[in-house]
This record gives sequence, structure tokens and C-alpha cells, in this order.
Amino acid sequence: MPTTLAEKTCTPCRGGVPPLDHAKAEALLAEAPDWSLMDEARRIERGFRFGNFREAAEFVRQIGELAEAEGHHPDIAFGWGYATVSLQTKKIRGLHENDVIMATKIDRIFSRSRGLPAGRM
Ligand SMILES: C[C@H](O)[C@H](O)[C@H]1CNC2=NC(N)=NC(=O)C2=N1
Repeated sequence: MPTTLAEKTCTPCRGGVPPLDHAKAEALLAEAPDWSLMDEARRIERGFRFGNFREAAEFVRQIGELAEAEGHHPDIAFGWGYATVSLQTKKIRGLHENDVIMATKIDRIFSRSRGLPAGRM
């Protein structure tokens, strides 16, 4: 039984479910404290900094692999030294547990890229 969101996998979201309300989103974000609620809690976003373009591009590549494996996809803007990742469940135009699962997994990718053990930023 997974105990943390990062150990869970995204469930196929077929729509028809209500988006998380602000309180529930806030509660789940306790596991992804570096992410910000945006657009009246319909989206979450986090900015990441890197030493150059190549590091940012590699981070984006790894997120792409994760997204394909999980079947849940972020929006990403990136360039020299930065990447901004946004998560929303498009089908419900709001937040789903899948979005926070992805956030926790993306945090682990970033931690690993900085040579930190997962779970410590
Ligand atoms: C069929 C496929 O699982 C769905 O279209 C998935 C793909 N990835 C997705 N990603 C996001 N962020 N929101 C979705 O609603 C979504 N739907």
C-alpha cells in the first residue's frame, strides 16, 4: 500500500470527476511544498533553476519520460538555466491527485539531478 504520493502511480482520468477543492489541494500539497497553487487552485506550478541550458533540457527530457510512463502530462516552459513546470488535469480543467503525484515525482527527478537523495531538496 503506497504511503506517499510519490510511490503512487497516476490513475487514468476519464473526466466526470470534480476537481480538487482548495482545501483538498492544499492538503495534498503538503507532500509537494515547493509547488504553488495557481488560477484559483486549478493548477500548480514550480520553477526550477539550472547551471545552463543543457541541464534544463535534460530535466525536461526526464519529465517527458515520466509523463509518458504515468499517462499524465505537464506543461513546461524552459530555457537557459530554468524550467517552469505546470500541472493541471486538462479533462477536468482543475486539479486531481494525479497532478500532485506527478509533482512529487518531478521533485525527486530534480533532487537526483542535484545529487541529493530523494526526499531532501
Ligand atoms: C487518454 C489519456 O490518458 C488522457 O488524454 C490523458 C493524457 N494526459 C493528460 N495529462 C493532463 N495533464 N491532463 C489530462 O487530462 C490528461 N489526459
